[in-house]
Amino acid sequence: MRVKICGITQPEQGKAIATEGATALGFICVPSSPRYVSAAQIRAVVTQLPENIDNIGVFANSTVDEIAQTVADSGLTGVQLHGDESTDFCYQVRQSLPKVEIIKALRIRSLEDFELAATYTTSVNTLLLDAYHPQQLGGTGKTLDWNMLQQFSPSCPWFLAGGLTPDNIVEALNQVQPSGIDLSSGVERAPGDKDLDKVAQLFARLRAKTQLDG
Ligand SMILES: O=C(O)c1ccccc1N[C@@H]1O[C@H](COP(=O)(O)O)[C@@H](O)[C@H]1O
Repeated sequence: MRVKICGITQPEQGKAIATEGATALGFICVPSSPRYVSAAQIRAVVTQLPENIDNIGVFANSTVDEIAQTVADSGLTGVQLHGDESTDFCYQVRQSLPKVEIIKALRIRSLEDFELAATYTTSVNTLLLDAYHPQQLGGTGKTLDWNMLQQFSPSCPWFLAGGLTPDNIVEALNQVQPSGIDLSSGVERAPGDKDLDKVAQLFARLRAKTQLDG
């Protein structure tokens, strides 16, 4: 299973989190976020990492040109579209960046949103489900209804996000089997400042669960 830790701002923390076992790091490219990092800051982290780590930039309602420029300047290997991007827009980003993983994040309120999610599967590589918040786009710490997610089975890989922590990750994974998980505020001391003890606790619990599951 892929494990993405999002909201990285500091090279040393990025390196330590990759060493713990993260398969992907996320960088917030949304200027209004307290976790925002510039392309130069992303590059400073990425150059410290092993090549097998996925480096995902999180954008919301940016233009194709802005996204492509940030990817070129930073060394990102993936793009997460976390705003109100249409299927056509996602397809344009995919055409413009054929070597980059395109992830569409959807903020889920009800079962009907699963139908909307299904319409994106031919325009992107991967889906990501986050919890809906009326004022904030992401990094809210709000969880999804995991029981409802048992009915979600898209035709492409998907990440479970939204309020995951070392304390609730086993309960979540006992109910749903995503291709990957994505954590941000659940493993930080303050926005953009990751708590390496919480990150270590997360990987310890994931390893214990894998051993139990066989
Ligand atoms: O983290 C942010 O500040 C952010 C800003 C704008 C869009 C997305 C953002 N974060 C994404 O939110 C989810 C879930 O975060 P959490 O675990 O509930 O704190 C995650 O995918 C982040 O990439």
